Amino acid sequence: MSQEILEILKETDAFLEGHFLLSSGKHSDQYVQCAKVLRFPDKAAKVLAPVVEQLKTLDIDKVVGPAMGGVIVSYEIGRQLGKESIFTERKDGEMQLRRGFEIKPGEKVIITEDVVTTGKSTIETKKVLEALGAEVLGVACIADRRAPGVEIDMPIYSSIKLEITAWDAKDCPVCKAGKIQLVKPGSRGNA
Ligand SMILES: O=P(O)(O)OC[C@H]1O[C@H](OP(=O)(O)OP(=O)(O)O)[C@H](O)[C@@H]1O
Ligand SMILES: O=C(O)c1cc(=O)[nH]c(=O)[nH]1
Repeated sequence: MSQEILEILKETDAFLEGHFLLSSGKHSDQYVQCAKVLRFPDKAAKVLAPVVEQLKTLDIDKVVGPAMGGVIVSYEIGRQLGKESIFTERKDGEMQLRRGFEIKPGEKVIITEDVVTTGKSTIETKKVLEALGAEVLGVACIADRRAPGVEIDMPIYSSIKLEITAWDAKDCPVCKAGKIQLVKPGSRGNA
């Protein structure tokens, strides 16, 4: 199954090689641009089906994705599970629930992401949702590219686990080689 997901990521040009500045500030020579696969509704359904399968035994009230990467993922997971799908977004640099979306106290929520690397975005979203009274059951993503030993304090469900290195900027071998310009595909300002 993982092989099939990887093939879909490659055939939709979502799997990139180069020199990337990640949302966490780390550098990498590989990047999963999930927007490329999510532009095709049938492929979005396929790459999310394995993670939805893992969620089916959970008692979920709502799925909530942080913008941008989590929004289409939230919609598609919500569609497959038959659950309400909403999103959080940054306003003045702060992640918030806006647009009249609501979390009722005690509601059981799954966070959705396209990619989890350090878990920073997921943890930030969890704090926002818990402050509104949600019980966060975990995070569901297309690709889990956490380095070994990077743990976050909730279950992580993914369609594919990828072994991709991310370096601190000072240790980046691509910077040292000096041949490929650094690009920042994501929208979050780095910490
Ligand atoms: O696990 P982390 O280290 O937090 O990295 C993963 C996060 O980074 C990306 O978002 P980004 O901040 O680039 O914003 P975007 O989704 O708006 O493009 C991605 O969509 C995740 O939200
Ligand atoms: O860590 C990130 O910012 C990140 C990595 C990746 O492969 N894809 C993505 O969208 N974000």
